[in-house]
Amino acid sequence: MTANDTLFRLAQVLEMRKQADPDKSYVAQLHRKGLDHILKKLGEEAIETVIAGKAGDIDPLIYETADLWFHSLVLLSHYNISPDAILAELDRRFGLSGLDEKAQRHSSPSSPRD
Ligand SMILES: N=c1c2ncn([C@@H]3O[C@H](COP(=O)(O)OP(=O)(O)OP(=O)(O)O)[C@@H](O)[C@H]3O)c2ncn1[C@@H]1O[C@H](COP(=O)(O)O)[C@@H](O)[C@H]1O
Repeated sequence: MTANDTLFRLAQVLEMRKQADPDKSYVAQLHRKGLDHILKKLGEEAIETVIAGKAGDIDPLIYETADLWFHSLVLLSHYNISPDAILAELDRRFGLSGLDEKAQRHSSPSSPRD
């Protein structure tokens, strides 16, 4: 199974969980608690990933990054954004150096990354 397959399978489950019983689904609980709670969890997972990255322990870093990706997908799902949109944006950037992209951004009108 490719990374794309996994993301899409998970995104399909997340979509279905929007209608699920919060007593039986963690994802449904997140949606019931609302956007601010989803954002809080995402922030926590980002911090835990940073801590694992600093410690340099590989297994915790993998575990926390999975939590971070998962909660990112829940946020995208909240806004009905498919992982397709993110993968398309990464594909668009593929082969474009971050330094070249930054130089283009500073010589053109405002962009989302300003
Ligand atoms: N990939 C995940 C996944 N990764 C992490 N988590 C949950 O995310 C939470 C992470 O929060 P924390 O680390 O803060 O743990 P916690 O202390 O228990 O959480 P809080 O009490 O602070 O809310 C845990 O409850 C994990 O179980 C996930 N929950 C669900 N999934 C996927 O989503 C699907 C749907 O899940 P349900 O909606 O629960 O059926 C599952 O089949 C999985 O494929």
